[in-house]
Amino acid sequence: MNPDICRERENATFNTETLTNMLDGSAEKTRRRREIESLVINDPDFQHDDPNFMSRSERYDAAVKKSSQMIMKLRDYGISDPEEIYFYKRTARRTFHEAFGLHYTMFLPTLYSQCTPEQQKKWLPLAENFKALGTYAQTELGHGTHIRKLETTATYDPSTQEFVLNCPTVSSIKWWPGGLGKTSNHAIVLAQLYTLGKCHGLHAFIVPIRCMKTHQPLPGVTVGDIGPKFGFEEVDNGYLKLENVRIPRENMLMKYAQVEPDGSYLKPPSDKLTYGTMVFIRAMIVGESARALSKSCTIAIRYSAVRHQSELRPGEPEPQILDYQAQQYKLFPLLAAAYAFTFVGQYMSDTYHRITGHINQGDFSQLPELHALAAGLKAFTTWTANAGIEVCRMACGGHGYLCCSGLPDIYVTFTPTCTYEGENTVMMLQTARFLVKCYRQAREGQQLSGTVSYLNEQQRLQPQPVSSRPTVVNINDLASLVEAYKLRAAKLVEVAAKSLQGELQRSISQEDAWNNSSIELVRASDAHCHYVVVELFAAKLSEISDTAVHSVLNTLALLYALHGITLNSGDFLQLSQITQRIKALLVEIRPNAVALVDSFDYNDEMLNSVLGRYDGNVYESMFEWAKRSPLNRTEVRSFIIFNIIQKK
Ligand SMILES: CCCCCCCCCCCCCCCCCCCCC/C=C/C(=O)SCCNC(=O)CCNC(=O)[C@H](O)C(C)(C)COP(=O)(O)OP(=O)(O)OC[C@H]1O[C@@H](n2cnc3c(N)ncnc32)[C@H](O)[C@@H]1OP(=O)(O)O
Ligand SMILES: Cc1cc2nc3c(=O)[nH]c(=O)nc-3n(C[C@H](O)[C@H](O)[C@H](O)COP(=O)(O)OP(=O)(O)OC[C@H]3O[C@@H](n4cnc5c(N)ncnc54)[C@H](O)[C@@H]3O)c2cc1C
Repeated sequence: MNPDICRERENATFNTETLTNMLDGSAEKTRRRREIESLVINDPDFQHDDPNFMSRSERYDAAVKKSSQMIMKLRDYGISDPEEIYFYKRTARRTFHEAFGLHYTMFLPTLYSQCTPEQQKKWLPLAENFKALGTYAQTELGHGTHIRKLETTATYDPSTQEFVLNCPTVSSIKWWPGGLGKTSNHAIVLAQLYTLGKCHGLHAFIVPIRCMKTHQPLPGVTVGDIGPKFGFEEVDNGYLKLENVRIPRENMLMKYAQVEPDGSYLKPPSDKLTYGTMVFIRAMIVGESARALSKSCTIAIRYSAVRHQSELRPGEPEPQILDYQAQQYKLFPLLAAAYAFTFVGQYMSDTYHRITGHINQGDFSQLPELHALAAGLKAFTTWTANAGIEVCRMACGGHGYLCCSGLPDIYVTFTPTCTYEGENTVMMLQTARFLVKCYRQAREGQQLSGTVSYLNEQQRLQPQPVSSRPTVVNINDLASLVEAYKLRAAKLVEVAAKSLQGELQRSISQEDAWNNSSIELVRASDAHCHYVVVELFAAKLSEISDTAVHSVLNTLALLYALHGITLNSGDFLQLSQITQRIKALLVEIRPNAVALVDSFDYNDEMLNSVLGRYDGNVYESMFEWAKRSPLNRTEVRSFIIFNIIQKK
């Protein structure tokens, strides 16, 4: 064990196990999570070749093999709880991405949430037993965001009681779905429903695409892989063209909207229920932001504790790079964000399950808030985490650029979360739509509840507009900081609403007014989400009884809140005081930095990083890893070089 990292752990002011238990929910939950993780880590079937030294095809083949083994093993171990399946897969995913990822994350959840009981009876056994292997095919070459303009059609034929599916143009070819190219034999296809000559908009259909016996594409189906990408090399994101593909009427997902045998159409209670799976994944991605950022911080902070470089004082030994204030300023606010997002991720998951419980009982009143919250927090947390992973990589200097640091893979795997499941700017604009609506309701005297209840206060404080009120903050008091964020959110929502109003007064259309105000609208959503994160971090502190853990998390919460103020300084006051306070907080966090990342409890196998190793023995491991590069298999790799040298 590296002596620097041992000393860091000895100097910590709190018990890492207590904090890990709190993050997991209880000591028992930590025990069970670790037990599941060890099933993968100690399994010889999961000791595979490093994918960095494999070709794309080899990686795909290995991923399919591992994914199939996982299914068998989960069955053998009797693991069926979705959270436990997730722990198992998360551990197995450490060095390869799953071939059946979309089956778990979108195909199955869509069947669970949008099938009638009769449909569930037919499809769930097939899907849960992996006979029907599925994906979620919504995006087309021409449209990803504006899904109302998707062109794939499903036209009902009452004479045979079938839907006929077509992708009539090049731009209507389905493009991107994970696992579509080579792996899936079914797809949930989002298509414009036509019945009795009328279009009823987007609906979801279960479409068999490959024969369940031979795995050959079915008649009318053209399907394949879209080629290499920025990351996710193992995954066969695919294309799909459907030409007169007929499916039975019962293959339309009919929990909400229905087509009767004679072709008559029964409307759903809300036409946005078709979009439910996207809301689910957006809600789950918030927790994924926390995990990607906490992993990156673990690597960068542990490495910064063992890396020595330059001089602080002439003649003295080189310090650990973690002792540089600039290094702390890069990493500790990200560490604080990783904790904040962990709590926000838990909140988002709980909120999703609570509100979908109400939706299942027929109460749709909270759907707009759920959509706005999931869209906004997905965008807010993925943007921060995405930028933060790159900061962590650069904080490791040159070694951070090596694949064996683990950071490049975390980055290329995480960065598409800013695009998929709703491009982030578009998601922020959806949240803004909700905020502006709430602002207007509050102005009309309606009492708002939930995360937007702060907009009620603007009504109470009228006639003085929020934007002219001064922000006075006690920078040592979290409650005061929450108030400052609340006021900033109220101010920026008001600015956005007024911009819209101003544009409309110039008698331009609603749509143009919206486009001309989009900078203010995105800023309003960003401020709202930032407020929600600070508020939830503060609320979490009140649940913590262990004094030492409370104290260290309070320091992190203060740093998160104050650093956010400096990043958005135009919206707040008292800047120089805040900077001084931030410097003091960095010093306070320094002795606990390694213990704080240890508490995330990533073991070496999951972290898969030579720089973030628990024992700190980074250089020996880097050398061992380099020796395994295929380019090192022979001393002279290219005789072209040899010939050039000879000629000279
Ligand atoms: C064996 C047992 C197994 C157990 C299994 C367990 C499984 C556990 C799984 C755990 C998973 C956790 C891990 C997570 C990891 C994540 C990895 C996932 C990999 C994903 C790969 C990627 C997939 C994709 O990308 S799929 C495609 C996604 N596409 C999009 O997101 C498109 C984005 N566009 C849109 O959403 C819309 O078009 C939008 C919102 C931009 C505009 O829609 P519109 O119809 O044009 O609407 P508009 O006129 O603007 O607004 C109308 C109105 O409706 C409101 N609205 C819009 N959307 C919604 C919604 N979704 N819900 C509710 N309301 C909505 C909108 O706000 C407007 O409201 P008003 O203002 O009131 O009019
Ligand atoms: C790795 C990966 C996996 C994916 N997996 C799947 C999958 O399994 N299934 C599936 O169906 N899809 C999948 N997708 C597709 C993904 O959902 C879309 O790429 C995503 O929804 C964004 O749509 P787009 O590509 O059309 O971007 P565009 O909408 O074309 O975005 C381009 C730019 O235009 C801007 N823009 C667009 N509309 C507006 C607006 N209204 N206001 C302001 N700015 C706007 C955006 O902000 C962005 O800057 C995947 C994508 C990736 C990268």
